[in-house]
Amino acid sequence: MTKKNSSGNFLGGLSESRKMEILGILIMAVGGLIGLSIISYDPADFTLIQSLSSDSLFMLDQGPALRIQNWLGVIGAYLAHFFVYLLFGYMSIIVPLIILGYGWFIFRDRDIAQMLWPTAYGIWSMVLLSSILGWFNIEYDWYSSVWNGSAGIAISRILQNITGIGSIIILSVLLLTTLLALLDRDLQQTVERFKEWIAGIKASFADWQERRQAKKEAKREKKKQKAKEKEIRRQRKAEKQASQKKSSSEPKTNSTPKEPEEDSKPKSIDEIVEQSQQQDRERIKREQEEVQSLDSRPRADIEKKKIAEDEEDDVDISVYVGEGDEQADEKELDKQNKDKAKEIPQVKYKFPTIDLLDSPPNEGNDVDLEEIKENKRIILDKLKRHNIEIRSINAIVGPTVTLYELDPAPDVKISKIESYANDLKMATAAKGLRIMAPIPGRSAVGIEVPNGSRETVFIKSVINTKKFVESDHELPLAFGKTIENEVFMVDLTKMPHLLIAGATGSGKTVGMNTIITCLLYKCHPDDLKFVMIDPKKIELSLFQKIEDHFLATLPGAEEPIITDTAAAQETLESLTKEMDERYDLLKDGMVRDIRSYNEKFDNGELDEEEGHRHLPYIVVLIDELADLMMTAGKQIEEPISRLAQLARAVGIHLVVATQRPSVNVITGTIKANFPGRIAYQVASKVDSRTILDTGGADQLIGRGDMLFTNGGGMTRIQNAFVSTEEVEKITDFIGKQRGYNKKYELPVLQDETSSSGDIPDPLEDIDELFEAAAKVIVLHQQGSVSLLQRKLKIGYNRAGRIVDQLFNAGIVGPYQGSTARDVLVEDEEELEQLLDDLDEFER
Ligand SMILES: Nc1ncnc2c1ncn2[C@@H]1O[C@H](COP(=O)(O)OP(=O)(O)OP(=O)(O)O)[C@@H](O)[C@H]1O
Repeated sequence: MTKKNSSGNFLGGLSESRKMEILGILIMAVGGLIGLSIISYDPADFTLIQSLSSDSLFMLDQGPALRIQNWLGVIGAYLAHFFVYLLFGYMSIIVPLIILGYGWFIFRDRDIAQMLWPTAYGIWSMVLLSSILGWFNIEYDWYSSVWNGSAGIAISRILQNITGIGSIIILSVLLLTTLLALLDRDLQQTVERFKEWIAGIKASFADWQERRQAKKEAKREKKKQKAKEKEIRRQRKAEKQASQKKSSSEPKTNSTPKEPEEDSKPKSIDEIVEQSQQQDRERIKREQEEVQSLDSRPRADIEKKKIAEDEEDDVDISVYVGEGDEQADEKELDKQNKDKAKEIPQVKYKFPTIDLLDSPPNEGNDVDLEEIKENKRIILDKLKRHNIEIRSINAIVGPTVTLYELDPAPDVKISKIESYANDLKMATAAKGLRIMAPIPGRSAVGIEVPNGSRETVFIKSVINTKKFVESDHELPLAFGKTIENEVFMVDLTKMPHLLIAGATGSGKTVGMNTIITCLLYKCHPDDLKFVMIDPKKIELSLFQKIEDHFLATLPGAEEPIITDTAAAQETLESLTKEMDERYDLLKDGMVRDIRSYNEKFDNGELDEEEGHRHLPYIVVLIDELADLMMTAGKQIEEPISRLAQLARAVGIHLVVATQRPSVNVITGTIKANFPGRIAYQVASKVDSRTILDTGGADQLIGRGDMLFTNGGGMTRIQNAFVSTEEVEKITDFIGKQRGYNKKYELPVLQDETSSSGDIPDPLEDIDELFEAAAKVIVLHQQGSVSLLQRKLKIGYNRAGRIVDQLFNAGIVGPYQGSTARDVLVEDEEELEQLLDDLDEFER
């Protein structure tokens, strides 16, 4: 009784799947043994076992049983006789193969119904082949009858009796149709597998090439960077030594009480940069963790609707619609902004009010359950064809796309699903289908399918949320809404720069306007200035009206929005100077970043007389980097890279957009310094890789459909839509107010190129291109640095130095901001004369 119980417990203790695994192994063992007996069939064995007495089975080392050739002894000889001699000869090997197949399916807990077709096909082929071999055996006796077996011979003989010579024709036709049936069934799969294989090779080759190129580029850049840093360090050291010498020779007048504190404070720009880079590294790590936790967070906070079970199949689907963020009170932001404006009495300013923005016509998005069901059917259908079993599906309906999260059966190789992307795309007829296999940090596969009708995300529905209104970000950017209807927000100060790419018409300009609008609704003009560079001349022109409040320009600049490459270059150079000046101020103020600096200044701890001032953030917007890079290349790239590397701590942030994301526009150096990237729809996978380091942007569907990454994961967002009329209303509202008496001016570059103390003596160290430069300038009657750069193919600094020398030689007039210097020499003759005088003077 006890025994019975324990055995019952033993089996009962096993899980259902373990029992199936054991059964599968047993069945495979049976199949394997039959297979071995067939393979080792020997015709003599059967005569031998007939003559065996039962005693001979127990003889130890002699007797007839030992002469049996079959590997499985007496039993094997019987089995082989049955299958090979009596049934279908060696063709009977198909039987153990089928048994092995069943064993495997049971062992892997797969649907046994899938074995029915191979079983029928295998048995039919076995009968057919042995009959054909039997036919030839009867007619020509070419080989032993073990190839076809008695059953094969019997069938072909019966056929011969009935149809005579027609029997072989019938058998041949049957063989042909059987082969065709096999080919036809597998043809699609074979072609597809082949295509995938080729595509896979191509993709990995392209990847490899790109990685190699990127590595090379990074190496080159690193080398250059190192050399540059070395040079800067060398110069600084020299300067420091010089100043130490100077100060040691001067008697110390007074020592500030704060001196002992200085040890713990950053002393040099290098240190501040190092600290800022360290902060960046920590931030990226933190963000990666955040992204991961975002991906795996429970969906409890999302309103859930579940469709009734589908009758067509038993795969469950649950549909989720994100509730979205809580809307703020209509007047909450306005009230908050009013209070903020009061805190800054220097200028009377009214923030744009929320009623300037259009209200969304209808709240929430309608879920088309029929469309979701249909997509589910298509996806399952396709995957089934590739033998991919799915256990359940979650559908998350976003404003533009619906994300189908598939939970595949345990034995499915997830990465395989990605290779069926094209197939799925064709089946759903959907442009913009994106597959994530797996969804980062999860074992599920994500398929994003665009919605039949997409919802416009109005800027008001993003700005007028508690999330935006109550955010304490310094430069809050609410790009739009995620698939889960959440407002997606980042702080530009933390990014710290943004690179945007997208084909024409993909929504870049609207995206830029969204960024500016967000900032205008949250930032006071005292705290924020824009530098707008727009070589296309139209995209940012709407913002001209906010010139007096928000735009920073070079002194005397003709246009508040820069459209000319030379002016853009000069402005960027000037921004690097502003950056250096700000670093000096931070150093003096003994703080590490602009936020603490402004706090200290606003508390009256920093003296205005010593040059301290409230530092607004500067957001530099460049709409169409390609146009600048094409005309000025390195001269544009260098200041951009320098700003991107260093400007974060001093509150200068870049937002750079291009519609041509090629490697000669978004160069390695630029890319390396812009961790924050936005990709709208681009034309090709290569473009997508250039901007995001991976494909995906080529699968977007335009009109503000975008991918955002900041070094961590990747988020698909529907960009909030802000219309031109709305932008006009906002800029009118601001532009009509009285602005600042004096606009925010960027520093002039005079110091670097032509400060009175530093101007090289014209008679000393004269540049060898001095004469050529003088001729160019007199010929063109234009005293501009960029003219010399272009004509003499020299860098900005050298051209600037030469202009200083020309100034000292009386050939050009003094510096006049962004306009070219006057040329004081009328023609070449006069110039010759002047140069001769100079020569004589030198001698
Ligand atoms: N977020 C959005 N929501 C809805 N529609 C949008 C959105 N963004 C852009 N669109 C639509 O797409 C059109 C093109 O957008 P936009 O002008 O921003 O493209 P672009 O990438 O700047 O193109 P280009 O480089 O040619 O200027 C817009 O006129 C608008 O109709």
